[in-house]
Amino acid sequence: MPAVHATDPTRSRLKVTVTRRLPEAVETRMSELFDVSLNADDHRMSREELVAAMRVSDVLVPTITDQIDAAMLAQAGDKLKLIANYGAGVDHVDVHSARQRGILVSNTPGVVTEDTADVVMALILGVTRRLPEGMAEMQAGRWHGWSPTAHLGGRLGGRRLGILGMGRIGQAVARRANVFGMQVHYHNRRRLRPEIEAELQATYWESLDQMLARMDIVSVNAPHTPSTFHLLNARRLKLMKPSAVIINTSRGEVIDENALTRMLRAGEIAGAGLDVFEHGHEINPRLRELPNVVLLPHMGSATIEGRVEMGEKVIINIKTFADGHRPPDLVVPSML
Ligand SMILES: O=CC(=O)O
Repeated sequence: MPAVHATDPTRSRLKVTVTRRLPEAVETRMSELFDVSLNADDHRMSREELVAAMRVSDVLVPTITDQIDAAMLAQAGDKLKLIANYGAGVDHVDVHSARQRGILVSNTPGVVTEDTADVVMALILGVTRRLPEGMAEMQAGRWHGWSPTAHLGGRLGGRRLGILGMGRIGQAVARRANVFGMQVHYHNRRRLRPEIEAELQATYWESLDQMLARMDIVSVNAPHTPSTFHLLNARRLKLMKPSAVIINTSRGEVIDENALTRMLRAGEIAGAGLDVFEHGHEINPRLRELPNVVLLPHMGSATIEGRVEMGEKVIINIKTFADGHRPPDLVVPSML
């Protein structure tokens, strides 16, 4: 080996593999700091590629499109020390198995909060004010002028919004809903502190079932964990008013998508605004045919600012770890 390598500062740099293209500024900074391997053509890495990457890396930076399960972690060897996820949700990573193998997992909370809450409001307005129908009419040149009885939706002011999952994003939704004059209700594993509840003008429901039965709009803002999988199953969806609308910007798995689709078709739920789906981008085709549904391609955190901030969080987690400290956004199994 040439002698120069002995003093090459890059030799001590962490080997970091990034599984998808990230904003350019993030990739550039990572290349300055780490011995980084980037995914130039942004292809979705296969299981085999991910395992091979884990075997040669100190740090893997995956995204929601990479499933990292126990069997893959078992083949990862012992070089991998940190999975620094680019994204807040880590339900695609087997955090328990990683923990057992001494591999840390971190995420990027906080920076997706406001952008995701904005998309909740966009979906609420999209469904209740029938915005996609109006757009489709304009694009098709079918609009023949204002009419007193056309395009009528429902007023948001005074409507009851039930927020399922009152973490950072749920609270950001509550703040927006207050500005729109909605009545804010919520269900959460833990009740908020009284002063926060008062600030958000939010009414707590210990019983999810009882809350569901009374809401005009329900927004899912709980993460996908074993205890929230199909939390909104057929039985609970049936509790909702037939005039109610359901919004999901969290994870598709929290709702039984087939049951929801059946009920939307049957008019047992009035509408839905969905940014996430139970099987990733494989959407129940029936959902696409429904006029009372607004579908988005998982755009909740899709702002330039947010995606750069997510990258900065990943870098801070890796750097802090490299300096011998606990990554600030460590995810531990007890949080899930
Ligand atoms: O869905 C996006 C995220 O988990 O950050």
